[in-house]
Amino acid sequence: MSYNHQQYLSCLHVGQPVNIQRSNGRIHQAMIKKINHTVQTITVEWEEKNEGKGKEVDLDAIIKTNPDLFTTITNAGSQAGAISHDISTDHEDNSTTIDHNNATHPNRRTHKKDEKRQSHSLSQSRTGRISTINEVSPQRQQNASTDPIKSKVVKEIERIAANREQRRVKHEKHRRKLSEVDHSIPAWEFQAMINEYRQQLGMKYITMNEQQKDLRITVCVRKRPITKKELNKKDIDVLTIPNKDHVVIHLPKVKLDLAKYIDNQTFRFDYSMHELCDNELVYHFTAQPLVRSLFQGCNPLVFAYGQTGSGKTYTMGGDLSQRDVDFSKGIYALTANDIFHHLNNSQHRGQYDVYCTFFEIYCTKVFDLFNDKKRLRVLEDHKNLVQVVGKKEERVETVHDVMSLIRRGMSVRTSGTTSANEHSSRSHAVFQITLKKKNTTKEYGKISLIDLAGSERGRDTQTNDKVTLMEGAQINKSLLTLKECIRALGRNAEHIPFRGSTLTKVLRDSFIGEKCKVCMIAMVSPGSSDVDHTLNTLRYADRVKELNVDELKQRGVELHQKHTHDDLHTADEDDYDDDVDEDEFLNESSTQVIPPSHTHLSKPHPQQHNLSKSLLKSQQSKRKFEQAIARSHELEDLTLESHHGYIDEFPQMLASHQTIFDSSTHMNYDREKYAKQLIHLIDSQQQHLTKLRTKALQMREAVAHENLCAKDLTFK
Ligand SMILES: Nc1ncnc2c1ncn2[C@@H]1O[C@H](COP(=O)(O)OP(=O)(O)OP(=O)(O)O)[C@@H](O)[C@H]1O
Repeated sequence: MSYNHQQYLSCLHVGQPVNIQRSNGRIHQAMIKKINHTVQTITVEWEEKNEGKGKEVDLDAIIKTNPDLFTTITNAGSQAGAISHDISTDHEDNSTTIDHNNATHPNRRTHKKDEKRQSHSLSQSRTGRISTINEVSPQRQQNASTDPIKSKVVKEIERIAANREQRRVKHEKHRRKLSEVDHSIPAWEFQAMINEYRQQLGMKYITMNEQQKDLRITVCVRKRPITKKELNKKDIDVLTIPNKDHVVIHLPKVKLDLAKYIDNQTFRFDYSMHELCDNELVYHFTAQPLVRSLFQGCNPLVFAYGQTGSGKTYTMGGDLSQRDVDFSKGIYALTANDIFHHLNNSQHRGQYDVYCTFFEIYCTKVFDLFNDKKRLRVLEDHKNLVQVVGKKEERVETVHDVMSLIRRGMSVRTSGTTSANEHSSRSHAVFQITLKKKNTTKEYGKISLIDLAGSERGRDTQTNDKVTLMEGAQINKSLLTLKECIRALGRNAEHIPFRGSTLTKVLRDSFIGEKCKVCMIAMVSPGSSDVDHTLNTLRYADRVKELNVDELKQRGVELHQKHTHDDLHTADEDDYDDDVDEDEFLNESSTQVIPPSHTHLSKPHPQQHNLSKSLLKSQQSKRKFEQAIARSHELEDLTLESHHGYIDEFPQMLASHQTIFDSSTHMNYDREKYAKQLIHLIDSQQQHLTKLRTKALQMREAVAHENLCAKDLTFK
């Protein structure tokens, strides 16, 4: 049996104001948007803080908060028995008792049911779990979600509520996981110390509600989740992102008396993203503010920096780990999406054409990813404008076009290699989206999105492979020059050292001009086996941006806090070395972190000893080798450029020869003039060839010297 809902529903109509009760008990007015007869719910909408809100409310609750609307039915009293029965059988909780004394009043019948629901809501809200719209029974919610004519607002609110709940569950699970200690892992004591440290912190993660900052140089750090592989290796998570702009790295250390401790080093950046942040959130605070400057005719630059496997490609390109690779959530696609969104605004509509280019820089060479890795030349013209000559520009009209291009470029990038990371970690990938005023060839603005080579490659001086050493030296050089260019930009320096590497040469336009904006996303891996690289990344990120006085003051406070915070910290107070010179990448790790796997040793770690003589000698020969390859690459570039110039001019020269020769075919041709012209042409050709020859000779010598230096390397 059921009481006659329809009778009650017939007392209501769309547009009618009704009272509704919120989960916090507040009663306010709302407007009926829809009456759902099948599920006996009412969809209501109201305005709150200038925002349209809505929810679906059970008929019972409406009856309860609006008794005056139903007086005609309740006065009749004829349905009372039926209603009472309905409540007793419908109720999920068998222990609920029905107050038969109140059976004649439907509002009283529903009262207990509602009261129970409310108390449930309140108990949930105490743990921060409930959203105000979850006040309709799950069954009814399900029916409502299949209702085709349901209000968009309600659907949207339901979607947001579902996402919020999902996030809550995820965070809760994550928080619990963080506090667990697995005693089977060798570093469990460190893990316990880190957990204890975390528990003392009031975590307050970044959300979309945070204000976007309008900065010239933005530095954001993103922590990726610890992987199964790292967990299998018994790695522990040594990174904590306590809030929107701090990062704490926990360095596991052992004192001379073998007591274990963690050295917590705190860094502050413009943004810090914890491991559960998705690419959209990262995009929102990094590239998105820069897209606006593109429409002001600027050349913004966004780059992902970090060691191999820290998540650079995941952030820039999207999740490539699935079979159906999803490029739509990478910064490349999200940026394109926003650009097309801006182009649809009345302000910009029909004004620009959009083009994409995609190339990679390996050592000093540039290869076109839209043209089967054809080698490209980087030239600087008489106006000091740097051009990547011959790069293929693809015109795009939709985000879908952009994603197809990303797919194409990415597959060319990794073709012929055994794994995606094997190749991507050694080259910088540069994806550019250019705006040109409609039907012109002149660039209006260009955003460069860069997935850099693995930063640890620049530090790999232990290898005994000549090619790896050469790659490392070039990566090292380009990353250091990049940092210096950004710092110079931050200082408004007159001289920007962009000629120091091919990477910075091709990005020259992004460092010139007052409106230039740069954003660095520093990726960090949380595993303890990567702690050295992670610390280096944090230090690099820290130095990219020169701090102004206010920030320095703030930093002073930060550092002070850090040292008072960690009183265990006695051995290495000074190892936060602020004055690292250009050699920082070439040296062995400057940290004195002892990996957990070494913590059982009673001897100090070898890194704590001074470099032995032989090690110093080996460092010197490595330095010589690196200088030699830099020189040989420079000469190679000059020779190739000159050779290319000669080939370019060849048809013209051939035509001149033909013209001179043709003049001799006339019966009375001027023999003296002929000879003079021919000699002049040969002279100019010879001059060109002599220059080219000199360059080729220098290049040959430089390559020979490089090989000699390679032989001198004394490997461990
Ligand atoms: N935020 C993240 N959430 C989930 N998985 C991630 C995240 N970041 C990275 N990963 C996963 O970690 C692995 C390594 O990431 P990725 O390939 O992006 O690293 P990388 O820094 O680009 O390395 P390389 O320098 O070799 O190109 C991938 O399997 C990727 O799916």
